[in-house]
Amino acid sequence: MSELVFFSGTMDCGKSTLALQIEHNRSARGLQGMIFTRDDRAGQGKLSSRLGLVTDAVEVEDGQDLYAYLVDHLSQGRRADYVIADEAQFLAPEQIDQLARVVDDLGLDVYAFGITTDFRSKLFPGSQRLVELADRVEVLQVEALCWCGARATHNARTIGGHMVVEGAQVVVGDVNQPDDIGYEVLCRRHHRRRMTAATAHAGALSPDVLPVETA
Ligand SMILES: Nc1ncnc2c1ncn2[C@@H]1O[C@H](COP(=O)(O)OP(=O)(O)O)[C@@H](O)[C@H]1O
Ligand SMILES: Cc1cn([C@H]2C[C@H](O)[C@@H](COP(=O)(O)O)O2)c(=O)[nH]c1=O
Repeated sequence: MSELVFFSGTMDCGKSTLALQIEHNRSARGLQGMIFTRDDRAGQGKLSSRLGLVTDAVEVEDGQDLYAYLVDHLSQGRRADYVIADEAQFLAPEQIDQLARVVDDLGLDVYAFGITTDFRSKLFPGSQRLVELADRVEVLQVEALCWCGARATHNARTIGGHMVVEGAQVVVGDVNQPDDIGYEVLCRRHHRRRMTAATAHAGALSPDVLPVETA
């Protein structure tokens, strides 16, 4: 029975690496995947992992019908034995519905990879639809860690190391960008307190104000 599986986790927890491993293992057995992505950091039409692996992919456009794309592909006599969709948080809810239809009507497994929530800890619309429709939601096993050592569960957007809570939902970027706009994964406690590695470190270095000693 084919499935729609949503592999989710924070940024930098190995989602794209797993997508590439699934692709590698299936292609090693002669299967052919249809790989979709959108706004990968490596550029248009790429699926890349921080481990250095990259593969070509179909860049999903606004309003593109993914079910129709696959039907068209198959009706030209070309193969697709399964589907991978990376950066699935950037897909529109309708495109997630189309992927579910690929599973149900074309009988293909669809493996979607993405972050669930944005820098304000709000669901991306595409991820929300995946949670609603997926046969399974799998949380990645390799957990990313907050600077405090706890499991990171939230994505913070940072500017110069400081967490920000205003801005567009979609800003393509990376972790470990201390001088620029970037991202940092945090545990919920430190996301709520807006404490990044940089600001926690600055706090530790600043002189205590209390208790006040009187002469
Ligand atoms: N130099 C490295 N050595 C070993 N593992 C690394 C290295 N750099 C990155 N990684 C691994 O790659 C993961 C990020 O993989 P990636 O697939 O790019 O993440 P995601 O798609 O979830 O953002 C890190 O959590 C870490 O486990
Ligand atoms: C939290 C958050 C992230 N993004 C962007 C930043 C990256 O380009 C991707 C996530 O990629 P990864 O492979 O999972 O590291 O999403 C965003 O646009 N908005 C956000 O709030």
